[in-house]
Amino acid sequence: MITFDSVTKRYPDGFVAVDDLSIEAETGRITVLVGPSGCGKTTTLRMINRMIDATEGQILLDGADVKKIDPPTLRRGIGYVIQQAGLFPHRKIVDNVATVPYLLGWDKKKARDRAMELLERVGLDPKMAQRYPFQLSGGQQQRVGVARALAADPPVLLMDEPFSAVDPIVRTSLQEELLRLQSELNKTIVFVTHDIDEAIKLGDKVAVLRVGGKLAQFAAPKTLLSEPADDFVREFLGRDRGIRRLSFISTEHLRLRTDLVVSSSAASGSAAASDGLLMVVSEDGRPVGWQGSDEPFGTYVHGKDSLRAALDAALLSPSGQAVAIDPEGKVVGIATREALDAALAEAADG
Ligand SMILES: Nc1ncnc2c1ncn2[C@@H]1O[C@H](COP(=O)(O)OP(=O)(O)OP(=O)(O)O)[C@@H](O)[C@H]1O
Repeated sequence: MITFDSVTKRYPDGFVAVDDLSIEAETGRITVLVGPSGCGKTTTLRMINRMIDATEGQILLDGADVKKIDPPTLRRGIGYVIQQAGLFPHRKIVDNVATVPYLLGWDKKKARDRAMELLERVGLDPKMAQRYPFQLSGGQQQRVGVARALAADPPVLLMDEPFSAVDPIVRTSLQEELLRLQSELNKTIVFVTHDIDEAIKLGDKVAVLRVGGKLAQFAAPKTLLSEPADDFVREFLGRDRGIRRLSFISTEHLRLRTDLVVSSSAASGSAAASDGLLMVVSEDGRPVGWQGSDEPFGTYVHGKDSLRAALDAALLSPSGQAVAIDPEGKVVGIATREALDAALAEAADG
């Protein structure tokens, strides 16, 4: 756990970049710092590994004051990933990743084996290992940056706008990769971004900072969206706050109709229901299409996907019905407009 206890950073010219900040970054979780340019995100992050020292207050790493730990020792347990990866241009990828193990005195083979294992972990082709950074795309370089930060298996990872220099598609895949990695590794991650969508997607908890380095709100994404603390947070979250909130509502309680599902062998004989289209399923239970219609249909995984996904599936079907499937892709029922309506009304209530 990383604890900020009334931390203030005043730069030598008197400028206060972080003002009386108290937050906790839980062990094994992703804590995101988000806010407009100049609000003190990078300063906050760098005070953790003492690239910048706090002026007032304390930062505790599992209860120990970081000011009492000498920086090289402190940084051994803290991986650091920055924008545009910051790789050494004249070192091969494998040696870039093995940087910290080399510094720690590991033998060359062990360090390189570790590097190869990590390259695979972050989704890079082992063939890339012998290349130089300029021979990789921005997204690939970013993956190498993550691999390098993980090389000595530090419990803490600091990430400063790591994905902001790549295009939106690569960015989405890097975000997903990070979530997948985190589900295996459970690092304590502090992640800086100015992008609220990225913060909502990645953060277990999100700290919204305003210019002047003041904390505006510190909450789980779901709470930020449903209960923004003030107008600044509301505005920062943007217009489609309501729609995005649906991402956090489960489809578990969505009422399904199984009488609207027919097997392909029985389909020709069954009459269309008066209040909804029938979904024809194959022998093994997979969706085939609406009976007597070649209109498209949308599916969502019942109980796993969010209400937002169910609504999206319904909007893809001209009938306004969403096809609920299980994780194996078998149809478990149909969420009708009425069922979705009821779920939306409930979401709006609370
Ligand atoms: N060495 C310094 N001396 C004086 N002021 C500084 C110094 N370094 C940063 N600042 C100021 O502190 C404020 C916070 O900077 P910081 O880099 O932490 O912001 P940020 O939220 O990470 O911004 P961005 O999103 O633009 O990277 C800024 O107004 C910046 O100009």
